[in-house]
Amino acid sequence: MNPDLPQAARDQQQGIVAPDDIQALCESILQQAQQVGGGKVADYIPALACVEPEQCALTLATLDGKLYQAGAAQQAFSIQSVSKLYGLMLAMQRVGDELWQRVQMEPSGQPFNSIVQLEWEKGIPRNPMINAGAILVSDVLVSHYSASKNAVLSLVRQLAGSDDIFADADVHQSELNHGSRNAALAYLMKSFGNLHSDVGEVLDHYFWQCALSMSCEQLARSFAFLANRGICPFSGNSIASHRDTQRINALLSTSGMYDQSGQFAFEVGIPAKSGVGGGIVAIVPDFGVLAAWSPPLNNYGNSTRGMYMIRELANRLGLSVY
Ligand SMILES: NC(=O)CC[C@H](N)C(=O)O
Repeated sequence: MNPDLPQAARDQQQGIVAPDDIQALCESILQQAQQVGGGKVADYIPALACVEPEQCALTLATLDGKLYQAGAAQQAFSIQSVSKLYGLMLAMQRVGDELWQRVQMEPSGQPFNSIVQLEWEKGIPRNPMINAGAILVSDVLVSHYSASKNAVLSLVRQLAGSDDIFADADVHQSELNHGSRNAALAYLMKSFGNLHSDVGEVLDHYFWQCALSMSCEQLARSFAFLANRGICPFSGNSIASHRDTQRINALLSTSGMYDQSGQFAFEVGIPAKSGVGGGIVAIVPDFGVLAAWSPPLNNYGNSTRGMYMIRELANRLGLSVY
């Protein structure tokens, strides 16, 4: 028995937690989450405002190929900032350590779309998990790929093992029409010389990747390599180096839940990324991936019920990495 494995993985191997128990746990947590009130669906992107707020889903994909699901786990939704992870992976592969001269790896302690810090810090975003950082990463992709959207889409489809993944054209257009704050972030970075490509093209890429629609099941499968030292456990393909997966998980731990990352680390203790579509993915190294979805958001832009579900499942299974 490997003492480094998370408690849940050890329990699973020893037969202490039966698969049926985990399935029942997921279902009961989803039911409890449905009683949790509060939160508001993101409406600053008009196309997201009309999403049915009561939809709810929870998935746990373990590295041994088991899938535990509850609620609308196969229903696609707007992944929004969860897409920042795919963009980051591609950019890290493409430009290597050079990337960290243009974006930092520090928590921002500010809202995900904050602009003030970016001016103080001369157009260098605090991390790639906030909007400014992801727009910078989009600039890297647009500058280095002749078809940057195709590069992201084929990566996402390969990782999720599904060709049935698209960007939602209405959400994409809606953000293009109402993206003044993101445009301000991009122009500010351009004014400091930290954005190289055409701002319009960069924003178009950024909004497009935010508009990708995926289900909890697809999200959980697609990030399994992050829990498996860079190797996709389903195909055996090497997706990223072990060092890069450690770095991405570190960024998720410190910045993935924006200015609520500290609280999330304190209460849950696993690397995670959220998006304003109401999705959250959480990585448990050497065990698996949790994905939750519920549209209403708290004041930080994190899904209220999604956080509840991930916290409960992680605590009940003893998944904290600390
Ligand atoms: N936190 C998020 O999911 C933000 C993404 C959203 N597309 C935006 O730029 O505002």
